Amino acid sequence: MNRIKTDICIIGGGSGGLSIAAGAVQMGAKVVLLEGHKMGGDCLNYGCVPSKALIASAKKAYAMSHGGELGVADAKAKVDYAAAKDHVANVIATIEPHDSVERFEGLGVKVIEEFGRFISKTEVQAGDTIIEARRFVVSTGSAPFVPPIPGLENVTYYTNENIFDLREQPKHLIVIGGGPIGLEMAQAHARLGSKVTVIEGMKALGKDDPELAAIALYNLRAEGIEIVEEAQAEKISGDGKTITVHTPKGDFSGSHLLMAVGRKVNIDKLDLDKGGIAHDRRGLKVGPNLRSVTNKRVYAAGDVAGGLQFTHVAGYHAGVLIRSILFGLPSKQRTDHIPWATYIDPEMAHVGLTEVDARKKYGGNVEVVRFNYDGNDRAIAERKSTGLIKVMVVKGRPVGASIVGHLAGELIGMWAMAIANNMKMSAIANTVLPYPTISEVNKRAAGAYFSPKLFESDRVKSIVGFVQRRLP
Ligand SMILES: Cc1cc2nc3c(=O)[nH]c(=O)nc-3n(C[C@H](O)[C@H](O)[C@H](O)COP(=O)(O)OP(=O)(O)OC[C@H]3O[C@@H](n4cnc5c(N)ncnc54)[C@H](O)[C@@H]3O)c2cc1C
Ligand SMILES: NC(=O)c1ccc[n+]([C@@H]2O[C@H](COP(=O)([O-])OP(=O)(O)OC[C@H]3O[C@@H](n4cnc5c(N)ncnc54)[C@H](O)[C@@H]3O)[C@@H](O)[C@H]2O)c1
Repeated sequence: MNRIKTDICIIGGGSGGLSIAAGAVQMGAKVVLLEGHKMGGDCLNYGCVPSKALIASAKKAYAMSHGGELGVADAKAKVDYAAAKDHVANVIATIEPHDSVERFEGLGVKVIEEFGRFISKTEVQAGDTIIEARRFVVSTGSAPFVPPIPGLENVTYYTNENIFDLREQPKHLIVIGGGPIGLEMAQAHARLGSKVTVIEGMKALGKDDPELAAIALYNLRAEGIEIVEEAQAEKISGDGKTITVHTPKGDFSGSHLLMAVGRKVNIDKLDLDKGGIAHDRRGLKVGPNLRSVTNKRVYAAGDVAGGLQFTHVAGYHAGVLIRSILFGLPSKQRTDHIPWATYIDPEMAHVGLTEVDARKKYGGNVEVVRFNYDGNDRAIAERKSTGLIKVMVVKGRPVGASIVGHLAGELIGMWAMAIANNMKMSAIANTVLPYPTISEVNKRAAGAYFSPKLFESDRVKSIVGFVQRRLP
């Protein structure tokens, strides 16, 4: 058995672990990184990257067959599903070197390609190496949760871990789960030519603002995607060719099945109890400083830290931990300024409080301002005028923003910046944006906050009247 002593041992080489490893080693810490499967984790191999690459193929196919309204004759896109998957693999391969063992070894990180497990409060074993570290970071991510639905074990089903390897185009894809994974994959497949049915036990896009979700779902349905809500999958049967999902709303049959009903954290291999590390089904039990509540040497980052599960959150955790582990400075995570986006078309994006939560928290002190995309000239020119932004404002400062519409994932950045830096609505309203851009939607929402105060105010009118009467 080999023994290594190090400053920091990071368990899991995905979005969170790699960001911490790269930062810590370049600032002078001795770092050991354990990765038992693929460097880059879920995001690179089975998540964000392949899903956005497949969505890009689907968008191209859709645009080709929907040029008519812009005076470009519709052409039926000839989709080669396997070639689209080649594109996905190529995109992963292009990004892969950035996350590779070679790059990290080059930076000075000791990478061990084994799963790690705690053998004591101060030691982790990975293969035939025992690592003793001053600090451990657990960043082991999450995996698809596959519920024990009777009959599921007798049919072939896909998850995000193998759908991107499928090369035969599904004739009819049944997706169980109407969250971001389910709907992004549903629309991508529908646009590439598969018939798609989404079966959702409660409300699709249930974590988003219901008014905005309704707009997104209307559009998905208008594209021909069947979305059945309040239809919990209770039983699954199959005859080798057809798979049938039985729900209280009826039976739905297709050729392929994708399970997208949520995530479970990767903690089974860690032997957390041997490390004296408290945990529950959401991950490690940590305080706002991301430190284990029971073993002070141990921190969590990313999906396994029990909060929002996004790559940019894992990256944000890395920054919080570097401040605390490397410099010994107090460092706490915030969650009120974390945005997210769902890359269906039109996109959905959100940051801060939803309208419902803002009203609950601030009651009558919250103002909700709205602006429709059909008032944005660029959106009209591009025929992308379906969309809505809502901004929740308290005492002149935004506390939340929700957007459905073209480029919502890009537009939310301005509100994320405003909330992160406690900026006022006037900062957005005072910003001059190039015309015509979709980002003017943000400025118009800020304008909607000030308009009634300027245009419907008797006081403003009387001041203007007074000044005008006296001007030469
Ligand atoms: C289909 C899909 C699409 C997504 N799209 C987006 C998106 O568009 N935007 C976004 O922000 N997020 C997206 N996400 C979420 C994002 O992928 C995750 O939030 C992110 O990868 C979490 O990073 P992490 O570091 O916590 O875990 P991961 O990136 O999953 O890394 C964990 C790593 O730990 C390794 N590991 C596990 N156990 C051990 C062990 N005991 N020892 C050693 N190594 C171990 C694993 O092999 C893995 O490589 C998507 C997820 C999915 C599934
Ligand atoms: N664009 C992005 O940033 C992005 C994209 C994909 C995934 N992600 C991350 O991955 C996480 C997981 O995504 P997800 O879509 O798997 O999970 P989710 O929890 O958001 O959605 C799963 C859905 O499945 C439904 N469901 C559960 N059991 C069911 C059953 N038996 N029958 C029918 N429906 C059932 C739930 O009601 C829920 O609406 C997201 O929360 C997000 O953190 C992010």
